[in-house]
Amino acid sequence: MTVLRILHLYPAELGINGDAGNVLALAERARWRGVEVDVVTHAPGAELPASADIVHIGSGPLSAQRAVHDDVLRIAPRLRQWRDAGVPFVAIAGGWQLLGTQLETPDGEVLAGAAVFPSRAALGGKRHVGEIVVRLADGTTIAGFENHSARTVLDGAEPLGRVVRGTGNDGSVEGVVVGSSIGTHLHGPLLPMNPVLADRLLSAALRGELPPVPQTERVDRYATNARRAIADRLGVSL
Ligand SMILES: NC(=O)CC[C@H](N)C(=O)O
Repeated sequence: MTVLRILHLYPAELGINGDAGNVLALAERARWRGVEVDVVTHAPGAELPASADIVHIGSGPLSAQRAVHDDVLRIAPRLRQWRDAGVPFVAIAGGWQLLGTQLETPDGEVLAGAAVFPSRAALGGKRHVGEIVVRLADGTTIAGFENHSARTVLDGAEPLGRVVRGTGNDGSVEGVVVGSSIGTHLHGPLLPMNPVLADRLLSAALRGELPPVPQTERVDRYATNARRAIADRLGVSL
């Protein structure tokens, strides 16, 4: 690959929680490693690019989810093809719900999802708003902010991690991992605050480890301090 193409789905509709910062983090961290980056946005009704190396979708309220829902179903076969070819996805909250298999609204209406992730979400009941700390299977601890009313069920997939503080999918686990792809409720935004995940996605897309460089070391110190501040407020250690 000569240019890393990051596809940002529906940035105008989905991104109320600062999730565009995820795309910035991916792009800058790749550029700092000498990789040329092309960020392509997709809006409802537009043609998708011929290829993508990473796909990002952000979060939003049900009204925004409804605004892009038809288009999500239209592009779903291409998204699944990319997933099957190993393209990493990073899908946040409402965007993740649209890329799951189904989304039930608080009125009981069931919206089909793009089925990129084997997950189902039901909205309604209590809204979960607050900081969250999650421990990944390898012991890495990530932190962020959740703002959703979903209960989320995984159909045979692994969660991203276990909830240390917060709610996540169901009070016990948070997110989903399928190959190199991640679905999660975490804002922060996720990737500037948890650069380990940004570099995992980039390594999968670029098919190689990415060593730290001075620029990543500098911003990673800020990220560590931000995660520590959350952990301190929640009374847990990182
Ligand atoms: N943060 C979000 O994207 C919210 C998604 C969805 N509207 C919910 O409440 O669960």
